[in-house]
Amino acid sequence: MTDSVDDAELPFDDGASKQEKIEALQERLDVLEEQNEEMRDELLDANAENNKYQQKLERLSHENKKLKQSPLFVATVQELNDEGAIIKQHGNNQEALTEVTEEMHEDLEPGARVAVNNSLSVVKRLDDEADVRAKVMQVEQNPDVGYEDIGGLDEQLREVRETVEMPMENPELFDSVGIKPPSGVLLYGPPGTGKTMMAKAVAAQTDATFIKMAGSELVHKFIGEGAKLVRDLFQVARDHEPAVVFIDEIDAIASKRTDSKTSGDAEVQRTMMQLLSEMDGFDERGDIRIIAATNRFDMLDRAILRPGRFDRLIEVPKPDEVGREQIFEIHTRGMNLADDVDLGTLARETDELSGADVKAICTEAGMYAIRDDREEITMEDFRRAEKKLEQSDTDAGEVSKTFA
Ligand SMILES: Nc1ncnc2c1ncn2[C@@H]1O[C@H](COP(=O)(O)OP(=O)(O)OP(=O)(O)O)[C@@H](O)[C@H]1O
Repeated sequence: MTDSVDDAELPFDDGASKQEKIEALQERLDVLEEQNEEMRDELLDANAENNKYQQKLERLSHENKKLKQSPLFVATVQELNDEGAIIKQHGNNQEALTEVTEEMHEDLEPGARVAVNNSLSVVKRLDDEADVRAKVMQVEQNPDVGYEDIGGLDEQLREVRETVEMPMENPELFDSVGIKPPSGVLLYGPPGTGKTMMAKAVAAQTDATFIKMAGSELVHKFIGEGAKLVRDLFQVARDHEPAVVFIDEIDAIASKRTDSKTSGDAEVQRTMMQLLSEMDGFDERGDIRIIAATNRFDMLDRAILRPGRFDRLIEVPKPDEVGREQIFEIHTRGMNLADDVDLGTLARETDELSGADVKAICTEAGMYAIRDDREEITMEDFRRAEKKLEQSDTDAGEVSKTFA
């Protein structure tokens, strides 16, 4: 810190005239005012920076808290009495008497589904079963995706068609040759490369219902119900034959066994066992095909890769330059492009990007044109969109590094 005003040395000698003293003091005042101004600017900048970090911190603390929250278990209320509620946990069928608050008591009735914490206190009432099914299962009668909407995956598409489409459309081919088509097909590769799209396209091509379930939702959101939801999934598929069942993020229910014996792990195991038994009891020539997808092939429990289960593995990599150009063409089909737009150049410049990234660039480029009140999208719009995507990837990387 600088000295206080009282301690500051006077900017003139004792013998100076009054006029000289006034001038010297005025000069000092000007300098101090200028310094004051500069410091105020710096303070404002620092405040703004501080605000930014504060917001980032709050967001991350919130996410952190969410991640740390222990999972809740699902139970059904059997009976309500003056002492509280008798609940039966899903999964292990254990019954317990637990206290409930007065407000909660009013909200409950026998048969209600509730979420309980580790000490079996009722935390909240849950939606009915039918709603849960609707949330974890996405059922689409006619997915609006065709093979022509998928770029750069010709070889993978050929394999998917051979293993999923052919047995559905021409089962007699397999009969006459005397081989069984693969039961399940596993697509593996980085996120956003078109795995879901391929499953939807093959369902659309075969006029099958597309039924999607995400492995992570099964085990993280609805603990105690995983195995039952898998049973439900196959029942829904039977009710909608022909059907393509798509299990996304299968690693969440079929990862290598861990040594820990927590109830969460046991629950995941039960869910996986249910899936395996559904697949084993399956008539391969039935009108239900199963496609699973994962970004974490290395994590998978080999049990699911045994013959008769997911025995056809198809790698879905990030697109190469030719693939990227095709994907740019697909996603710019309906766009009003200016003459200077060169998709080949864009494909060359976007090494390492996934199909989903390419789509994001096209959409963002369109947004730049809209913001500038133009109807045509220019090469410059695409370049800005590319930069923006790169920037958001860097920011995301930095945040995760800082708070790792
Ligand atoms: N090969 C591709 N051709 C055309 N569009 C693609 C391709 N890959 C991805 N996309 C675009 O990205 C979006 C997301 O792709 P999709 O959901 O199929 O990826 P995914 O591999 O299933 O990803 P995730 O592993 O994250 O579930 C698609 O809806 C599509 O618009």
